[in-house]
Amino acid sequence: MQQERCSSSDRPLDPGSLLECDAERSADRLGCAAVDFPVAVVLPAGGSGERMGLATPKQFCTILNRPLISFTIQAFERLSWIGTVVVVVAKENHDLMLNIVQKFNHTKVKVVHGGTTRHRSIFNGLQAFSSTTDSLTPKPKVVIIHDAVRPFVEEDLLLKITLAAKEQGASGAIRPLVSTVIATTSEGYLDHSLERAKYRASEMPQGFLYDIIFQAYQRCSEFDFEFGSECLHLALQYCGTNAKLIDGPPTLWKVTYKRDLAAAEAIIKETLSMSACIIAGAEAEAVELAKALQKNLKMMETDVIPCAKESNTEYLSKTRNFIHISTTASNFSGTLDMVKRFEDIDHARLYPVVVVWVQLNMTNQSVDSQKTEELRAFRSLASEVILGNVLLYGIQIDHTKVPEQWERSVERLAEITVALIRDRNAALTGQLLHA
Ligand SMILES: Nc1ccn([C@@H]2O[C@H](COP(=O)(O)OP(=O)(O)OP(=O)(O)O)[C@@H](O)[C@H]2O)c(=O)n1
Ligand SMILES: O=P(O)(O)OC[C@@H](O)[C@@H](O)[C@@H](O)CO
Repeated sequence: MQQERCSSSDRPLDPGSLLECDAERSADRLGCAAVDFPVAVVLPAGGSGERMGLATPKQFCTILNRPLISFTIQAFERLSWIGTVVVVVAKENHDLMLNIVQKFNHTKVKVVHGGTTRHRSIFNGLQAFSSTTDSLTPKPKVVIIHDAVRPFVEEDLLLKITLAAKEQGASGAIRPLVSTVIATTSEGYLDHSLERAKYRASEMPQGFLYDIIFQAYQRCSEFDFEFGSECLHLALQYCGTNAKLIDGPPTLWKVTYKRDLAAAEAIIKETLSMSACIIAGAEAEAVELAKALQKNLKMMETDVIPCAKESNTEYLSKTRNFIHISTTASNFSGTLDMVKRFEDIDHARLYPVVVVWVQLNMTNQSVDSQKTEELRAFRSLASEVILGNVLLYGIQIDHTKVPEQWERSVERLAEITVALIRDRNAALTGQLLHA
């Protein structure tokens, strides 16, 4: 029974941002042509995440063993028309942030210290840019300000925000209100409600001509610094610059509560599970099973490639899910070779790679009695490669010439495979499940 997939609008429109690897960086087709001026980013990440209710500030909470902030940074770093990404963190998180930069190879990041409020942190971030030409962090023409806890931001929206900021001086993403806004009396009663259709939620990213937003922060009051939450307001109030508002997709939401983190994890897993590559061994039965499995994996975009093409890296940038089919005649050496390749090209640095070894049992006996040593070796390999962020699972399927039995076994194989790919649960690695 196929689980209902979340609607496409609930998921980043461009899964490529989650699938590309450095070697196969997808061409940021839009931005390169349209942006002929320096663009930089400030990511305020200096908060404590009180509403999340966890000891770890939410920007450092992990999804698939990776801090939330790293996903947001990557959404900007992957675009060649974007320059420095200034990340503003609390002083006590400086080293933690540097470790994240190093572990996930974030190449455009400059880390600066935040302040006691979001506005103070943003201003500290803006001050990291220097007007001197020889500075390592040159002043940009346009600066994008984006909460570090909003991991899903698409290239086309960033481009619209950037070009609008260049033309208008300021721009900001908006979303329809979900709840009606009301004003209350001091006694806690309804004073009046706002006509919801006339209002929008102010989201991020926001874009500004650097000089305008820097000047606005230089002019704003202590009250603004202490209690303000809207950069667009500062540009209007202190520089007379009226922001161009741009409708954004539903994925713009800010991770604030635990439910938001769970939703972000679900969307990332859903996006990573959209495709798979099936590698069939040389044997005819393995090729037959690969094609039958592909028919059952209807909810995924799948490629079936022969063993010989394993060295071909073209499929590595398309997916992070690999199903390697071998018969009992051959062991899992082919799977081992593939896993070693992932390590060589650092394919699993940003997202865990799933490898499902499908063992097609052509004998009439249970594999367990025959191949205990091989199963022990498989478990040992799984515990080794998980250190490189590769999740190795095993599924055994017994071959049969009885069509109904074979069809049911292949359906079960597909169901188990989808569950393993979608959940990416480390606890099941090294196990040989049975379809
Ligand atoms: N002094 C602060 C406060 C907030 N932020 C950042 O501003 C963004 C949006 O703020 P918010 O969601 O309010 O984060 P927190 O202040 O951490 O959350 P809470 O209000 O629940 O404590 C976050 O990336 C947060 O890290 C910041 O850089 N400096
Ligand atoms: O108020 P918080 O600090 O929770 O979050 C900041 C948000 O207000 C801000 O990101 C948008 O409203 C756009 O300004």
